[in-house]
Amino acid sequence: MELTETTYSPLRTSNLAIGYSRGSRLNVVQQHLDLELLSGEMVCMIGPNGCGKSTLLRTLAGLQRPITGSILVDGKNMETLSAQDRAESLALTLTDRVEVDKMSVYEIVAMGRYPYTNRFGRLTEEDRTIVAEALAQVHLEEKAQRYISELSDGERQRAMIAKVLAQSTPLLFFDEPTAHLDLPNRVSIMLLLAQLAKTTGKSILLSTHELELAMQVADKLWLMSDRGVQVGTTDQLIADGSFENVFRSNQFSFNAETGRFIINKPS
Ligand SMILES: Nc1ncnc2c1ncn2[C@@H]1O[C@H](COP(=O)(O)OP(=O)(O)OP(=O)(O)O)[C@@H](O)[C@H]1O
Repeated sequence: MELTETTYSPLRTSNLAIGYSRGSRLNVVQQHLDLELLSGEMVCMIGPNGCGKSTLLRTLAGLQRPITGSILVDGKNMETLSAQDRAESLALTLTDRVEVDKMSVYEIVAMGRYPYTNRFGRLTEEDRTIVAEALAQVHLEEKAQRYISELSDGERQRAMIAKVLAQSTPLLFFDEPTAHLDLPNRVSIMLLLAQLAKTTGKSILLSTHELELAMQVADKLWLMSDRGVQVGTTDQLIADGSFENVFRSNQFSFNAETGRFIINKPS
C-alpha cells in the first residue's frame, strides 16, 4: 500500500506502558510505545512467547487499562469513550473458540450488529444489508443458513471475520486468527485479511506466530521483544538486523539474504 502523509490514522498511542498490577506489584510488559495504525493497512504483531502481543491487543481494545500513557481512537482518548463509542470504533476477535455451535452463520454475523440494534436485537433493512455484505466479503453467502458446527475450521474463522466486519468499525483486532488452521487455511485467512484492509480501508491489527506468512503479507510489522517494539516493513526490519536480533536461537537462525528461517539440524 502506498502510504501518504494524508493517510488517516484511526489509532495512536502515546508513551504507552502496558502490563499488570496486583496490589503494589507492577509487571510492566512493554513501555514507551508510540504506535499508530493507518487506514487500509494490515499490521502483524510478531515476537517470542510472552513478549506482550495479547496484552497489547487487549489494551488497545480497551479490555485492560494502560499502566501509563494514552491511546487515541479517532483522536479521542480511549478512557473517555463510552462502551457504545468503543463498540462502534473497534472490534476484537480472540483466539479461543466460542461455543456457538447451535447458531447459524447468519445469526453469528448478525451479532456484529448488536451495538446498533435496539434492545430486542431486531435487525433493520440496513442491518440486513450490512450482514449480507459481510458474508459476501468472506465468501460465505452460500453457507449463511448452516450451523456453525457444520463448517470447516477455515469457514468458521471466516464467519468470525464476517461478524466483526458487520460491526462496521474502522479498527479490527485479531488475536492469532490462524491458530487452529492448517497451512492452506492459514494462508487463505491472512490473504483475506490483507485484502479486506485494502478494499474496506479498515485498519487490521493481528497477533501471530506465523512469522514467514506475516513477513510476506503484512503491510507493516510490529516486531516485539524484551527490547521493545520495532515498527517497519519486512524489508526494513530485515535490513536493520531486527529479525536476527529478536529470533536468535541455537536451534534456528534467520538468513537475512533469503529472508528465511533455517533450522540447525543436529550433525
Ligand atoms: N493476567 C495476567 N496477570 C499477570 N501477568 C500476565 C497476565 N497475562 C499475561 N501476563 C504476563 O504478561 C507477559 C506478556 O504476556 P502475553 O500473553 O501478552 O504475551 P504474548 O506475546 O501474547 O505471548 P504468546 O506468544 O505466548 O501468546 C507475560 O510475561 C505473561 O506472563
